[in-house]
Amino acid sequence: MKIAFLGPHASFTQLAAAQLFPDDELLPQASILDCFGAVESGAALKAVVPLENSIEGTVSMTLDYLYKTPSIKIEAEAVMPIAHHLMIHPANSIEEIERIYSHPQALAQSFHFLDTHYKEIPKQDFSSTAAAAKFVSENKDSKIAAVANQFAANLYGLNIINRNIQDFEQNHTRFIIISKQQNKYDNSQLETLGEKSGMLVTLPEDHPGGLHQVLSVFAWRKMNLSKIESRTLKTGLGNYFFFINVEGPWEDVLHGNALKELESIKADVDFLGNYKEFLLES
Ligand SMILES: O=C(O)C(=O)Cc1ccccc1
Repeated sequence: MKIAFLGPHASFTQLAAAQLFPDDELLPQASILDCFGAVESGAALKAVVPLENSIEGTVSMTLDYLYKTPSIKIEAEAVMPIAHHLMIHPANSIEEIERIYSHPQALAQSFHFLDTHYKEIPKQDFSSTAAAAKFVSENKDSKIAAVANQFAANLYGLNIINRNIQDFEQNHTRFIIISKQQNKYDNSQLETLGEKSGMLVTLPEDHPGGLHQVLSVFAWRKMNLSKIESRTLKTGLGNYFFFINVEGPWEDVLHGNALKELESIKADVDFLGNYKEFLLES
C-alpha cells in the first residue's frame, strides 16, 4: 500500500508514518497540499499529515484542505512527542550563521529559545524541518542553520549545536491518517489513547446565537467536545467553518440524530469519521 507523507526523509511526519505503516511504501511529498493531492488522485491510498501541536496549535493548512476536499476523511489520529534541535553544516561554525530555516510550526515551537539566543538572525519558513535540514546540507557556503530532529541531523550529516530547543518540555504533535475510504485504522502494536469523531460544521449564515444553537445540539445529548476550532472560510471577514471533535465511541442513533438536527438548523456538516487515537514514540 502506498502512503504519502510530508517529506522529505526524516521529517517528523515520516517518523509518525513509519510507526503507523511499518510494512508499507512511504511516498515523500513536498507539501501538505501534495499529500492531499496524492490521496485525491489515487497516487497514494492514504497520507499522514500534521494536524495540531501542543505549543503552536492547529496546522491551518491541514484544516483548510480537509474543508476543501470533502472526499477525504480521517482514519486515525496519532500523537508523537517532538524534540527540536538546531543544526549546521559541519564545515560551518555557529558564530557565522546568518539565517535559520525550518517549518513554521518548528520555528514557533522554539520561538523563545531562538529569540533569546539568536535574536538578530533572520528566521525563514521552509516546507518541513527535514527539507530545511537537507537544504543546509546542500548549501555549506550559505551560512545557514536548520531546526529539525535527530534523524534529519544523522541522515543529512549535520552537527547539532543546540539540543531540545522547544520552548516547553511537553511538546506533542497530533498527526492524522487521511484517505477517501472511510476505513477505521487499527493497530494492536500501538498504545490506544481513546476514540473520537471529527466533523466540519458550517453555519448557514452569521446570525446571533448560531454557534450556541450548534453547541446545544451536542450539549443536551451529553456529547463531550474535546476540540472546537474556527477557521475562516476566506469569503470575507467574519465567515467561519468549525472543526469539532466529539469524544468517545459513535452511537448511531443518538449521535446520528445530532447530525440530523444540525442539518435541520441548516448547518452544513462534513462528517470526517469516527476513529482511534494512538500514542507514538519520538
Ligand atoms: O516539518 C516536519 O518535519 C513535519 O513533519 C511537520 C512538523 C513540524 C513541526 C513539528 C511537527 C511536525
